Amino acid sequence: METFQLLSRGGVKFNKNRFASDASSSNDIDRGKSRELSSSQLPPELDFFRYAKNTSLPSNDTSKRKLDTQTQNETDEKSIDGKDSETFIPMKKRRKNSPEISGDEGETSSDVKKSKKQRVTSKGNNIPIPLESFEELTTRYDFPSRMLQNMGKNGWIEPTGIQAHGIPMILESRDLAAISPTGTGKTLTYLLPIIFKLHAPISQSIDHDVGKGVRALILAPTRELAHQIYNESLKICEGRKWRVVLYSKASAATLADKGVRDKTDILISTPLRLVASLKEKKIDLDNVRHLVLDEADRMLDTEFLSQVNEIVASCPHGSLQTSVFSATLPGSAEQVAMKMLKDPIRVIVGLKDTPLPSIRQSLVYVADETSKLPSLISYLTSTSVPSTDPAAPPSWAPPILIFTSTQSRATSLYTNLMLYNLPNVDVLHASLSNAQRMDVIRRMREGKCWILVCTKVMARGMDFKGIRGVINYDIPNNVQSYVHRIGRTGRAGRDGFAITYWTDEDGPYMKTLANVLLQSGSHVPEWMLKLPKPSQLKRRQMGRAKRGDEVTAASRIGKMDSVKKRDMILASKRRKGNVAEKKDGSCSIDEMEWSGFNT
Ligand SMILES: Nc1ncnc2c1ncn2[C@@H]1O[C@H](COP(=O)(O)OP(=O)(O)OP(=O)(O)O)[C@@H](O)[C@H]1O
Repeated sequence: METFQLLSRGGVKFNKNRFASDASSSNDIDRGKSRELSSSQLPPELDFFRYAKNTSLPSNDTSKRKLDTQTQNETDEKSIDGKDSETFIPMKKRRKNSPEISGDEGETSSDVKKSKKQRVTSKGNNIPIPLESFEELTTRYDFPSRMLQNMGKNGWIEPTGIQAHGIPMILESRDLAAISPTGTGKTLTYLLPIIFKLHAPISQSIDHDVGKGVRALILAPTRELAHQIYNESLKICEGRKWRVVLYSKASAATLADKGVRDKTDILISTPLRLVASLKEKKIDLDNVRHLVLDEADRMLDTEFLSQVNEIVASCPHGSLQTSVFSATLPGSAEQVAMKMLKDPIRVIVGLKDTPLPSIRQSLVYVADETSKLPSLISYLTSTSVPSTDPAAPPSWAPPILIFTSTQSRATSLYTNLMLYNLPNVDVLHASLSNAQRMDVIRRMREGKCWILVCTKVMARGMDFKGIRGVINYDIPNNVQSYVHRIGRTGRAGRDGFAITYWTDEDGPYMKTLANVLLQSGSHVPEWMLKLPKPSQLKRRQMGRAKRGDEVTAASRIGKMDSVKKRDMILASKRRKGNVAEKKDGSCSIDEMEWSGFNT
């Protein structure tokens, strides 16, 4: 009822006062001032950031959540207490004699001291001893103090689970398949040891066998993610003249010059652009000694596999060390990955293909397509106290991401949210120009975007620390996609929420999602768990229900009023020459100046 009232008014009012504090606290998060909470509030085995003492911990009521007691028992049985750091045993000796790792072969569930708390399963031969602290990088591996300083400057004080285990593996030149939940620091897990192993920028190396040309290659599925990895690498490299190149049209042209190419240390690219250059012989990868596939399951799916194979085949160096990283790695992708790796170690942090328990997940039934938009608008504009039902969504706070299944639906939803006067809304999908995409990312990082409507281009890897929540306007195509989408929130030890709208047509897949919620400690209504399990064939159709190209405008009268109002505002803005035309014909306005927001 409330929804219809809202919509028939021709737009909703946004409670600026209500969100003023949220906006400022969201900015605070970005500035690292987020609330400090005691780690005791989080069940220890779910505390992926237990090491990162200086980051805030989830404030969610995770303690109430279901714990995977079976997992806990398994961990307790398999984990072996580590040694005190005082009784340091040199690395090689430790590996042979250390009581910490049971056996050199087969599956060992090994953990560092104190980390009985966290399930980490490593499988492979001669598994290196995990780190207990980043200081061990100096004592065990002779890391330069500059690198440790750079880490400290960025607040990376203690290793996360995947870092404690994965960094020594790469440092000890092992091929690696690493699976660790979203937002647990996988990027640093490969960047840090690779940069260390490169020893010095190629332009300054005298004594080392450095060869000529790119020595480390990192592949990521999207430009945005490649850019983000590039930025992370600059943080580690600060203070030395490393040449790290983000492969783009412009840098590809520059690197076509062999003189420039020979002085490049690290290349970060999407597969498509690199393959194009390989074909034109504008780049060679003969000197690559470290290859990383980030978001490995995506990189090894049908869309990218042939390109990735071509790239791997173009890296012939005898001591090539390869690692694959992802938060999810289904069996089929894992098989492909394992074939690429030599004597690999497979390390899994937490439960495979499971979201972080610090993300409070809700599945919201909305009957049909036409009810989705009113439900969303009602949710985003509601000022009422949230339901006490633990399975119900909490009230929201910006910034949030809203995922749709297609670009046209993203654009249409964005337009609708604008029409309903929601402030600081933006849209991002793959058809926008590079500059437009970068502009949205910048606005997001600066806290100027409160609601970002997006497609899967934003689902993987993107790290905006302060994202409070994710809304799946359209359900994703599979569990992995669900895990990655909602993993944009609850990062680096923070909490978050995730809401998934589902219609009658989505019904057959809800049992699958309900199980994911249950596994990761979110509340699921009893009846949902009793739903029939979809067949494998059915599961492949998940998220593919026929939907309109546009999200349905729920109230024609309301919409007409809003359109009129929007046009008046835009006309006024245009007169002031203050409007930037966007590719899709809509306009990007500084919404804080938008009179609709101030009503
Ligand atoms: N040891 C650490 N202590 C504190 N923060 C850290 C640490 N390591 C990484 N981070 C921060 O955690 C955030 C998430 O890291 P990152 O993007 O590498 O996660 P991820 O595991 O790759 O996630 P995804 O699976 O979504 O790609 C980043 O902002 C990063 O700076």
